[in-house]
Amino acid sequence: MAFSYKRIIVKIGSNVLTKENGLPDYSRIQHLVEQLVYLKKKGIELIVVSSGAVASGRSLLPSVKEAKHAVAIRQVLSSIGQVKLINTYSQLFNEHEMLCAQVLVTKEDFRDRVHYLNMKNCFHSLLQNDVIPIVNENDVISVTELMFTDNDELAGLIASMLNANALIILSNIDGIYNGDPKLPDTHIIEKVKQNEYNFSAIIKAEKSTFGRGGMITKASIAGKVAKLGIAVHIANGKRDNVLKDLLFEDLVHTHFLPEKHKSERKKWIAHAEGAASGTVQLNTGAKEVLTSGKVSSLLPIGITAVSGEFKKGDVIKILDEHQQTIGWGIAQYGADKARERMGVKNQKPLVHYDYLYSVY
Ligand SMILES: Nc1ncnc2c1ncn2[C@@H]1O[C@H](COP(=O)(O)OP(=O)(O)O)[C@@H](O)[C@H]1O
Ligand SMILES: N[C@@H](CCC(=O)OP(=O)(O)O)C(=O)O
Repeated sequence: MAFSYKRIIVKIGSNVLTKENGLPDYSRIQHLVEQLVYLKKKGIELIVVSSGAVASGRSLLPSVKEAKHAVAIRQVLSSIGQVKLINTYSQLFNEHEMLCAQVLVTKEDFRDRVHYLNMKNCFHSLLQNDVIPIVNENDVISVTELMFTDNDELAGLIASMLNANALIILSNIDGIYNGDPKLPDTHIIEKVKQNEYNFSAIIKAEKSTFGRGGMITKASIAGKVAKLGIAVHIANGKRDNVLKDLLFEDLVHTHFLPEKHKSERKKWIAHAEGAASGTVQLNTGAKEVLTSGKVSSLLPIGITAVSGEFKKGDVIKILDEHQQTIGWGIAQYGADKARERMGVKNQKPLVHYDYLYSVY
């Protein structure tokens, strides 16, 4: 099957770029760059999210002093490794007379609307200038709770931010299997519609040797991104010609079918959960309305509790009566007014539909 995408995000996992001994696999990187160049020449706009800094660092400093904290080791390896990684990309793209750029980001940059817009403008300018952005997490700054779950999460955020047509996640496996990939009777799930599978039951909670999040995060990010109207493909980056075959020929892999396209504002809100400064709890009736798929705003009449302090314009989390997340959205007024109006009829919506994201 051929896909005609205008703008794609290609996420390359650590395992794709490393050999079994953990050292960088230059011929693989070279082969991927050749395919990216081919796609670029076909007029596709590309943004690459590449892991591999820590693995590259290990090749430079194999006997890294085992400092007390694993965090410090990761900081040392990623900071020296990122230089090598981006130089490798830069040299390889140069051979084809193409420029790439390094963009290092943290989770905080997606929470803050100003940082978010700065980043977005920069990506647009790079694309306008035919430069290929190579994105990675800023591993020196991002430690413990400030970290992305993994670069799949980062790639999903970039895909939403840049209104990409598709996100291609390259791992060291052909796609998502319907059970343990090592068992002979399992096979790749080729097409996934929204909420069709319970992936946490299907996927073994195991990661490849050098990966961070594992396949469960990939499946959950893929579902979320597809819900926003962006196609997601999970394929094997270790296969020769994977990108060309996926886009222009037939390749067995997992394809999350995109839902109806969502507005840019909704896309930002969809990933803003971590920025929530307060929560509201709803009664069953309000939950039913908000999860029905119909266009409806969150009215104070259905609110049973308001916690935390938030102002107009802040992101708030919306829970049901069992504390399960319904979604999140931007408050049209602050927590004090929300408390006053809670349970009262004929009040202005606390969250307007255009600023509301439901996980259902
Ligand atoms: N049902 C499944 N289908 C596919 N892969 C699975 C499944 N269950 C567990 N996995 C594991 O998930 C790994 C890929 O995730 P991860 O380690 O995060 O890779 P990456 O470094 O590419 O991000 C695979 O190598 C595989 O061992
Ligand atoms: N920022 C890290 C990548 C961490 C990560 O998410 O790796 P992976 O699960 O292989 O995509 C690095 O460059 O080593």
